[in-house]
Amino acid sequence: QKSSAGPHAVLASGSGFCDNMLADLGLIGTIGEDDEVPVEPESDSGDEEEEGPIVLGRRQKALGKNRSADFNPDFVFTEKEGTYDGSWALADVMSQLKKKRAATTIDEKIEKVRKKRKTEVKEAKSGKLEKEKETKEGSEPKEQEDLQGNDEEGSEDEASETDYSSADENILTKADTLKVKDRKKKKKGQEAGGFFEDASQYDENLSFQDMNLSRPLLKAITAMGFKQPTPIQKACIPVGLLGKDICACAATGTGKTAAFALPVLERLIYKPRQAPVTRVLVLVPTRELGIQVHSVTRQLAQFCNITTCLAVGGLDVKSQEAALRAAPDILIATPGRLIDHLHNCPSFHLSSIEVLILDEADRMLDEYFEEQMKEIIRMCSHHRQTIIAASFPTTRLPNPVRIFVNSNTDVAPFLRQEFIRIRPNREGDREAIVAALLTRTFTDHVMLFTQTKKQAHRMHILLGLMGLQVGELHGNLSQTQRLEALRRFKDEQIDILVATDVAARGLDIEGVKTVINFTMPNTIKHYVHRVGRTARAGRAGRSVSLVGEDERKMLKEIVKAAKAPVKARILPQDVILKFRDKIEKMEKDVYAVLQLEAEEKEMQQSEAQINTAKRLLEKGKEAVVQEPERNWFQTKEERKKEKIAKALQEFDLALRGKKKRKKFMKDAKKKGEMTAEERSQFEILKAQMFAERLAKRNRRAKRARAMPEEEPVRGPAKKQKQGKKSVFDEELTNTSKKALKQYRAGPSFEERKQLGLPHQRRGGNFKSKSRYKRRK
Ligand SMILES: Nc1ncnc2c1ncn2[C@@H]1O[C@H](COP(=O)(O)OP(=O)(O)OP(=O)(O)O)[C@@H](O)[C@H]1O
Repeated sequence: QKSSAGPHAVLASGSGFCDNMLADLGLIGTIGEDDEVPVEPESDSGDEEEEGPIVLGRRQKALGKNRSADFNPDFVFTEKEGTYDGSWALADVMSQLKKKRAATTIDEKIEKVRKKRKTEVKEAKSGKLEKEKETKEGSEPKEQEDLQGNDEEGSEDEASETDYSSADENILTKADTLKVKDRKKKKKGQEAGGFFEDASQYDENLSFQDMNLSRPLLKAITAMGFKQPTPIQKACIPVGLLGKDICACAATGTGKTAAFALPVLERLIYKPRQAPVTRVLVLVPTRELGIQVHSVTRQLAQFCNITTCLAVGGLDVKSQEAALRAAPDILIATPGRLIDHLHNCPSFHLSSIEVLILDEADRMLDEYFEEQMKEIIRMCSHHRQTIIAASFPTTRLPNPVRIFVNSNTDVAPFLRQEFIRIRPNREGDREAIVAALLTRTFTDHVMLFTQTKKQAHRMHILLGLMGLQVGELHGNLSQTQRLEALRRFKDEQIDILVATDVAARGLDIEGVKTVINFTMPNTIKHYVHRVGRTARAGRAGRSVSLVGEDERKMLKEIVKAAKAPVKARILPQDVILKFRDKIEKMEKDVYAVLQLEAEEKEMQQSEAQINTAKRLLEKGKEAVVQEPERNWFQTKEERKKEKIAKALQEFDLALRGKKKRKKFMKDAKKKGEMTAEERSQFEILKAQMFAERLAKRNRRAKRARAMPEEEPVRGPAKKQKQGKKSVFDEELTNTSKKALKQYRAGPSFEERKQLGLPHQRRGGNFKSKSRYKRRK
């Protein structure tokens, strides 16, 4: 794929100066380890979710002073001095969470195991010393010296065994090697573009002031530190103001949120509401993204009289209902929770929605949300503006104004992409490599992506035992735990956030310097989203992805699409071995932490059972308050069916996949515990299965639409629809043995006669009873 990078392969973002240094070392186009990677913001995992509301006061306090520079690098999108502070108004959101908490956190458990281990080693050491003392008493002075020497060595070993964070100098300082994957030299005159590169469809000189935005919005823009609109904003805001349907597509971190929010806010200011109704609906795929979009909208609306509400899963339903009854102007929601409210909150409906916005639209319109989106779109007013924002083009609107600022697979402009090759027989090295990267090179502001929740959890424990400050974010956690992990990462209380793809989309966490991929994600799209958590808002960032033999195809495509040189990082073999060894020694402690977790869970469960039983005994059945059952647009049966159908599809694919997969799954299950190799292979397998499912789905006709597929049928038409299937349908859908036989045989004698065909059939199967007759 040498030709792959094409003429763009030169938009290197400031790596040139390192090249000289590395050339001195005899390496090709390498970059130095100490390369500064500027800071940026963020927040989302192989899972998805939804959420609950917060109606916010009008007129939020202004942000701090204006910040300078064209594209203010210091901009943080949470207020520092306003009525709500940082973390996407996390405080507000977290107040809606149930107070239930795990008795101890995973970090406390990790610490407990670490301490226990330290004490054990200390005790063993003192026991050993005493023994040696006894031996020394009877020995010669020279021997004593020797023993002392040995003893020192011994304690060093023990120390490193106990304190996994310690590593000898050599291991910490020995540099990795970096090679440019794409050997194409940077062409003269083709400098790295700015944050605004590649945007061709807009007026370059357009400023926020030129856009006819109202004063309160301009004031908020200034307060937020935005000096100049980004390309997608320049292109999108004027069209949005015209009320047209838009399909906006731009690279990650380029300001899509404000691009769709500003024209909408302007519309609400310009055309005040006549009645208390909700006029704008923003749909997002994950809870955390909802919180973020809500926070940005609040900031943009801080000087005007517009109310917003957040209705995402995981947060308190009751307070959301109360907020919805107040008919906020803008509702930001995840599909599941929205449908829940639509079916269970009588006064709430979508018939007054004037603007429907789908953020991360490619995700919102994919199979996962298919049924839910259909249901929502069905309930929305037909006369509305629809805006879809995505990092990838999606064409599900009849006649949208298409605004594609970046092409399909564009990563953020200032992203440096690196890859680490995993040789076929070295799959088991992945954990060691990641541990080495995180201990030696990328020590803070790092997001580590894994394919499965299980692996994310394991990495948290492993890295935590090594003494690193780690958090995890995925769908197996409670909402409190998820938001807490995000808050800690944002507040720099933890250096590394291990996450699944739930954190891959849209989240804007300030300062993420590095994204590490434990394995390559499902598809290039997922890759672009994951690495898009860094290098945001015009800042630089780095991604390091581990690529095994089975993942090289995707790597080739990435290199082909890359506009800046892609580098191959090589870790010294002894470093990898050292970390592998370390991890092997830690296995029993990982197990101990998992045991503690399991025990605690069991305890909690039995406690809950005992409490229920107690209440029942004391006060009778009424004491156990049953939550009223909530309605859903599908019956329980339908929901179950849908889930089973999807699971079967997955199962089918897994089976159809190579035999070795089947065997692999079986073996892994049998053994209970997987080896490092198997764990890595399992991660890859998961991604492959997803990609296969996706390919299969893509072959099918697209069904989810941003517009209703058909107008609801009323009156007699409805009756007709419910009636018998047409003969034509029946023929196409009847797959019984008998029917197939008939189709193969072709038209009957009678049918031929009717159709005016020659009477003789080829192959001549003359059966007396025609299909036509039988049907009658
Ligand atoms: N005009 C601007 N000037 C300066 N900073 C901006 C501007 N517009 C947006 N930003 C900042 O850029 C960052 C990225 O914005 P945003 O989250 O909207 O990107 P996005 O395109 O939606 O990314 P993703 O595709 O990952 O969801 C945010 O921190 C935002 O505050």
